[in-house]
Amino acid sequence: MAASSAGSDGPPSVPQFNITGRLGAGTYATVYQAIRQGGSREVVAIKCVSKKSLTNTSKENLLKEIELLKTLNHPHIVRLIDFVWDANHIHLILEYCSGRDLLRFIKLRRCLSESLVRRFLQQLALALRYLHSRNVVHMDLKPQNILLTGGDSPKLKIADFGFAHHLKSDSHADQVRGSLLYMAPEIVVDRRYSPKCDLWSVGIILYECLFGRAPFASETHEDLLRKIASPDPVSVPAVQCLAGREVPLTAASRPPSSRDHAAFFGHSFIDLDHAPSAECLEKGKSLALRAVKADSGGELEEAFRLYRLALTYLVPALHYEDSAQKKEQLRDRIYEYMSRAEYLQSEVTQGRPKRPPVAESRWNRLLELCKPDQDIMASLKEISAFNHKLSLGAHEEALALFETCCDKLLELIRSYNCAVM
Ligand SMILES: Nc1ncnc2c1ncn2[C@@H]1O[C@H](COP(=O)(O)OP(=O)(O)OP(=O)(O)O)[C@@H](O)[C@H]1O
Repeated sequence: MAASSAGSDGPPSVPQFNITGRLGAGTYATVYQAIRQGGSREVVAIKCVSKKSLTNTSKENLLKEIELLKTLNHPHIVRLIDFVWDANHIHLILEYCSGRDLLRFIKLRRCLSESLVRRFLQQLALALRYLHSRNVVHMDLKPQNILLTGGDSPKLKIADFGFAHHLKSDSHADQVRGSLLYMAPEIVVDRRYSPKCDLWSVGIILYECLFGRAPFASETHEDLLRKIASPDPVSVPAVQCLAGREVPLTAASRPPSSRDHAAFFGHSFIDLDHAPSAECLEKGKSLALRAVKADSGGELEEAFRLYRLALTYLVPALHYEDSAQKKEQLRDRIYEYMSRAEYLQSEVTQGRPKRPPVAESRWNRLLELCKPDQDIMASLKEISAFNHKLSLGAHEEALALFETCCDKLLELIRSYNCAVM
């Protein structure tokens, strides 16, 4: 940390950074984009808080945000890189998230596909599990405080820990914090806080992702308060085939005692074990290594089982990789293991040796291998449609199609694993 200098108005002057634009302003801060001077050219967000605008309470909140962010290190939480100050301002130098916030993301799309919601929910759940294990409660989770990285496969990052603080597991704060639309009823009614508050907010955010509006969205403040305080359970539209429908009910259950972290983290829709993450990639790689070893040792049945299992981790791990080159390498590996598993399947299940067909290209070879399975063929055809849309420049549609196909293929791989195990 270091001292900086700034004028009273306009962009600040922060040592080692060039301000390149204004990202926006919140209740007590203005946020700028900046580039680190020198070789790295790292892009950051600088949150500038005027000391004058701080009451004692907000000063305390900001100090908590700084102290807390400094200790947190998680791929789905905005990283605090450093902080500097001058006579008039405190500047938080934060990891830059180029995809803006989740509220804007939802509004632009009206609502999100179930496969995307599942991926976002997995990321939120990973961050929440991390916070929960460190006894940290955010207390102001809302789509505006969830930022996104850029690119075709954006990742969520929880931001704005201005209201968060460490809670002893059974203690309750006595001050109303957070935003009403996403606030747990026990806070509004009894001003009671606990780690269960964040779970409620996640349930409401999930609802908004799936249906395009928060369940208690109201015309007037009174109406909103009435809905929050009502004893009725949150009603989730009974949309057919919506597997994620149950999760808002688990998370946003009215009595805090029935809101259970273990049930939430263990929910089959969230499927945290297969959430795109460093661990998921590592698990997939280590299973694939074991599969190759079993394969070369002639243990075909075991190799088949391990390839299948490895794929259930490697396919979602594709979403975790940021580097295009590593993604491509991983995709090649996945095709390779899929082909080998298909070949072994015929060996294991039919007991007759069969050489994999030779096709002109990798794609043709894959189609050839998948021919006997109508479901896989249907998904692969959709992937061809994805390529077509991509060539027409319909990127959003192409991405949605690709995600759906990956999810379907993953389901199929899982069902094969169940059938084999
Ligand atoms: N790390 C970041 N990367 C990119 N944009 C950011 C970052 N942090 C904040 N922003 C953007 O800057 C703007 C202001 O953020 P800030 O956190 O000060 O306020 P807020 O969360 O919108 O409002 P409030 O603090 O009143 O709840 C928002 O549009 C936000 O998306």
